[in-house]
Amino acid sequence: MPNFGNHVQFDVYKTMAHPDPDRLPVVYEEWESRAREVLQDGPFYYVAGGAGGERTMKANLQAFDRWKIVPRMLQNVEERDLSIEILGQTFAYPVFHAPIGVQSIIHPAGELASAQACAALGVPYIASSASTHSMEDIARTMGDAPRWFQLYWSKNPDIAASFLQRAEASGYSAIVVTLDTPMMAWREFDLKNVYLPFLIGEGIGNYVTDPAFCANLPKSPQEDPTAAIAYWAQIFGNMSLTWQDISFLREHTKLPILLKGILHPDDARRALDHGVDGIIVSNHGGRQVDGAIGALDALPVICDTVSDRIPVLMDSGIRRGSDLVKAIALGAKATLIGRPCMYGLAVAGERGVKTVLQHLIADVDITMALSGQRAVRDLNRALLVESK
Ligand SMILES: Cc1cc2nc3c(=O)[nH]c(=O)nc-3n(C[C@H](O)[C@H](O)[C@H](O)COP(=O)(O)O)c2cc1C
Ligand SMILES: O=C(O)C(=O)c1ccccc1
Repeated sequence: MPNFGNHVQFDVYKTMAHPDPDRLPVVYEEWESRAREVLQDGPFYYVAGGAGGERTMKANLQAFDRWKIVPRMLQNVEERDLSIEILGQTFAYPVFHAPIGVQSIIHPAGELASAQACAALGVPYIASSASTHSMEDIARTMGDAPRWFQLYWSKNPDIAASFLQRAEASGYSAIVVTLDTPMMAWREFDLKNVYLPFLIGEGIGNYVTDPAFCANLPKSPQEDPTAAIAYWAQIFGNMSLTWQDISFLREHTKLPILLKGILHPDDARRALDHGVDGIIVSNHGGRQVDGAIGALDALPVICDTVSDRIPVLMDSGIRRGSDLVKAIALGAKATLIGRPCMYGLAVAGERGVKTVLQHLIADVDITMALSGQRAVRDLNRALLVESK
């Protein structure tokens, strides 16, 4: 869609004639403060908070601030192309909805609302293993819109294998394996609020519908939800995994496999050695290791190491169009958006997520145009300087 940005700007200014009483925020910080107003402490801090003293959350934002765009002039940017190709799949924009679990704590329609917003825009939705709605229900609501599945690799291999098989059967076209969360981090707000959604049975929709999970319960999850939750807590993560285990994934799915949570170039090299199809540079939005390197800081050296043999995606800290342009210019093929979508969901459900994503894409398009860049796939480091 050419000139997506101008189009969205025009739509906004059109409302000058007929002010819209339900108008949604444009300013990122306002989405967050509106979400704060509608959510209770527990859910709000679960989403907005990070690990420990939130120093990695801050590092994510600071890393973006250190890189500056150096716009180029007279480049004929009348037509722009934001499309990308990853693993033989073409997408209209370099934007994915990050895998986010337990969305029922944010909005009753949860993942179904987010997935529908993505389907309407052609933004691929990455469904979390820890969704409240099952992956099949999410798939059904999306029709044939693009979607990937994120695997939390359960300690029970039958459950992991079953998730992979179900994802393939319900039309997900790649598997994102999240490696940085074999257990929940030290999250001070959640401990202070004594709030963990799973312990009240939220976010286990894929498990209670899984035959391999249910086979280990004395009664059905409906009859004995407490036993289901207790078993979930036992098998959710697997602290004993090693690189040798990657072959298990290959044996159980034909879909492309991407590893999420890579921050070290040696781990990127190992991912290549083990034949995975892509990696996602991420520190989980600063929610796992407090003091970990900012995700954008980790990106350039990892892209140098991988040198285009497999696609590198990134997330953690993208808030505005220029952040996304910087990540792509530093070598990411595409980016994942986390909290901004969740604030949209809190404020206005499906419409909120759709508006957040539309605004972000419009901002990317306009930032590209004004920087003299025609195509996302041609962005490179020459567009940026690093300021110390
Ligand atoms: C509330 C919440 C739940 C999340 N759940 C998952 C999850 O289930 N699986 C996963 O791989 N990542 C999960 N993440 C991490 C996101 O996929 C993503 O890495 C992170 O949000 C990106 O950073 P950002 O929020 O700064 O955009 C979650 C993040 C949040 C905020
Ligand atoms: O909260 C998270 O960051 C997260 O990744 C997660 C982990 C387990 C279940 C749901 C979400």
